[in-house]
Amino acid sequence: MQAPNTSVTSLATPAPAAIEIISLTKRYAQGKPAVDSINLRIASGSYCCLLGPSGCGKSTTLRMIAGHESVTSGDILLENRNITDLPAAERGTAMMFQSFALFPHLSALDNVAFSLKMKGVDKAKRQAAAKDLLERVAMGHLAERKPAELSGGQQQRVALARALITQPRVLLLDEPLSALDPFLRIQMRAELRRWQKELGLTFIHVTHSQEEAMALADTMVVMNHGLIEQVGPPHEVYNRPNSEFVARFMGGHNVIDTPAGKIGVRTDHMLVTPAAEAAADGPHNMPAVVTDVEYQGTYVLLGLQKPGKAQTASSTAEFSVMVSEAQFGARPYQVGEPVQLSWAPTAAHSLTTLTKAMAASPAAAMA
Ligand SMILES: Nc1ncnc2c1ncn2[C@@H]1O[C@H](COP(=O)(O)OP(=O)(O)OP(=O)(O)O)[C@@H](O)[C@H]1O
Repeated sequence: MQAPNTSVTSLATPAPAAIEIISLTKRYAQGKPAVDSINLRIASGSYCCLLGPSGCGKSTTLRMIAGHESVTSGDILLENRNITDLPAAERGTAMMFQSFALFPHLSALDNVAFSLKMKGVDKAKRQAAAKDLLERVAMGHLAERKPAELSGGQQQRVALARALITQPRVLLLDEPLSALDPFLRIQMRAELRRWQKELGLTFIHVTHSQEEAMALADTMVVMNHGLIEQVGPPHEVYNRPNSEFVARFMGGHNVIDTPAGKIGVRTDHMLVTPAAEAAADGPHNMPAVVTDVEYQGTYVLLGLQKPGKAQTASSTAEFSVMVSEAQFGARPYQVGEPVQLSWAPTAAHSLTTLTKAMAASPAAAMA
């Protein structure tokens, strides 16, 4: 079964939404809400990543979709059915947690069958269903093993089978890879992505890792301070961050103050020229001084500062430029060297500061 590779919906041709969030707010206490009147449509059969710094409200949003957290105001629809006030077990969602949260004393089979046991399904039926799911995730031959006798990857597959046994329409994943070592994390994220396509389900995955979200998502939702800053496919969010926050959070961009406002330019789209060969001052260039030179293998990362700014051991570079190893080999730069930074007008895009009114507009939620 192949999943439709639908990404973010457009205003002109709205795809059926697996999840639609309307003016959703969560207020734990007086003061600023943890989630502040957000709107979002997540296309059916897509892989959606909720991304943002610690405390931005992404886990609260996921828990409200799961029914593990009450809603202060607003609505959550699953395939046009209002699930806002339904108990977790009746929503059509299932949750996969950090480090998989398998019961250590139960076999893989009994872990997968557990929620059917809680529902009172008889033993033969629930074991047959669990066995069938374990076969689907290529774990049928290890059904009798306990979690401690399985590798991290095998545990992930058991956790996936356990989440799928209730036949959810939407699988919710809360930092599912963060407890794994970096090597396994990369393997497992590729596996998650394959399972999502194969099963044709909608996955909503919370992460604080830009790299993980870019690798997995059809649609990225970048959150900050309880608001949605940007929604879109990874290449769009990375190449056209619409706010200073997104540009800085995604990384790989310089934020430059110009008389016309702040602009973002990718670090690999900026040019560096020795000051002696610099063009006349213009709207698309500026003087700078090299403050760091870092060899990174295929490229060299130059750190730069505006001229005249004092440097200390703890100050960080204001701008970065990626220079290919070959270019740097042909013309190396030294710390302290005056240069000119420049960019093509087409490489620059203007950045805004998100206001609550902008974030609340449905257009923002549709990307
Ligand atoms: N049960 C709670 N009671 C009170 N405040 C809470 C509760 N859960 C979360 N918060 C607050 O709500 C805000 C959003 O928290 P949330 O856990 O959704 O953020 P997050 O983006 O998932 O962060 P992290 O990546 O650190 O898990 C934070 O300021 C947090 O302190």
